[in-house]
Amino acid sequence: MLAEFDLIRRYLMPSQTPLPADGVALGGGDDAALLVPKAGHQLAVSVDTSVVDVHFPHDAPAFAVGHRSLAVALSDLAAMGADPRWCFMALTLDQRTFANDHAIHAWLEAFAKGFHTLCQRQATTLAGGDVTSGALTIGVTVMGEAPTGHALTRAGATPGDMIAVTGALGGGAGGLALWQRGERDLQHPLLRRYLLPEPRLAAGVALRGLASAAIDISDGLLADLGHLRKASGVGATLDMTSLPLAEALESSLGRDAACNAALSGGDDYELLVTLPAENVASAQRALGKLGLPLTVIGQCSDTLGVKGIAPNLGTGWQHFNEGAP
Ligand SMILES: Nc1ncnc2c1ncn2[C@@H]1O[C@H](COP(=O)(O)OP(=O)(O)OP(=O)(O)O)[C@@H](O)[C@H]1O
Ligand SMILES: Cc1ncc(C[n+]2csc(CCOP(=O)(O)O)c2C)c(N)n1
Ligand SMILES: [Mg+2]
Repeated sequence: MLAEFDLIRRYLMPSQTPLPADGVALGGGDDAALLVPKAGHQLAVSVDTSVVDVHFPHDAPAFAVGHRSLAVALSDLAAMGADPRWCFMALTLDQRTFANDHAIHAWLEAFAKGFHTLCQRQATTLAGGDVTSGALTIGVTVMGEAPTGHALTRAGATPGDMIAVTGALGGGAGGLALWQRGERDLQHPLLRRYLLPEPRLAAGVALRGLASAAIDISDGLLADLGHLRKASGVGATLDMTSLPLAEALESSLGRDAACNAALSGGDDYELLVTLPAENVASAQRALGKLGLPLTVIGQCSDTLGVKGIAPNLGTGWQHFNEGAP
C-alpha cells in the first residue's frame, strides 16, 4: 500500500515550487492554490469525470488513462477558444485491485506520465488536487483564459452559417468497438483515437474571431449539434456524404456502422463549429497550418430540427440510459 501523501509527492506533484511564469502564486501543498489570471482575460473553467468501465476500460494502459482523463477535460477549453493554464486532479483509486505494491507503483508511474506529458505539451500546470480511495475515477478541473469577450460559445450561430468539423469522426467509438473485440495494438489508428484523443486547443484559439459558435464532440455529432442548435436557436441541414470518417473506420466496421459511429458514437473530441461562409477559407488556412482539416458538413437554417439524415439515427451517449451503469 502506498500512503496518500507519498503518492501525491512521488507521482502527482513532484515539485512544490511554483514557477511565477505559470501564474501560480501558491501551488499544491496548501489548502487551495492561489492563481494569477492575466489582465484583460476571462477564465474558462470546466470539470470532467472519467470513471473506470464507463469512460475507459479497466484494462486500459495506465498511460492512456492519465492522458485521456486530462484530454477530455481540455477539449472543453478548446471548444471555448481558451488557452489552457491550470488543471486540478481528483484521483480516486482502489489499491486493493492491484496484485502487489510493484503493480501499484508501475500503474501510478505510467498514469502520471500520461497526464504530465499532455500537461507539458499543452502548457497546463497541475496546480492541485485530491486523492481518495474507491473505484478508479479521475475528475479533472481545467482552467483557461480567453481575451475578454472573445471566447467561443454554443450560442452564436445564425441561419446561413456553415457547419464544419475539425479532423475526422467516428474514431472514438470505432476504437472502443475494436477494444471490445480484443484489439490491443496501441498503434492502431482507431485505438489511438479512443484511448489517446488530442484536444484541439490550438484550433479553438485559431477559430476565435472566425467561428460564430463551437462545441466539442464528446457525446456524438448529432447530440452535440443538438446542444449547439438549441443554444443558438437554429436548425441544420447536413450533407451525409461529406462526413470526414476516421482512418480505417469504414474498412474495420463497414459503411453503416462507420456512419453511425461518426454521427452518434461520441468520444471523438473534435470541434464542431459554425461560421459565416466568407470565413470558411480563412479558417481552413489557419487550421491547415496546424495540420488539421476543417470539413464543411452542412449549413444552419431557420427551420428548427435537422435535415439530411435518417430520422431513426441514435442521438448519442447519455449517462443513465440502458448500457450505462
Ligand atoms: N453537477 C452539476 N452541477 C452544475 N452544473 C452542471 C452539473 N453537471 C453538468 N452541469 C452543467 O451542464 C452543462 C452540460 O454538462 P455536460 O457535462 O454535458 O457538458 P458537455 O460539455 O456537454 O459534455 P462534456 O463534458 O462531455 O464535454 C455544462 O454547462 C455543465 O457545467
Ligand atoms: C468503456 C467505455 N464504454 C463506453 C464508452 C462511451 N462513452 C462513455 S461516456 C461517453 C460520452 C462522454 O462522456 P461525458 O458525457 O461523461 O463527458 C461515451 C461516448 C467509453 N468511452 N468507454
Ligand atoms: Mg463539451
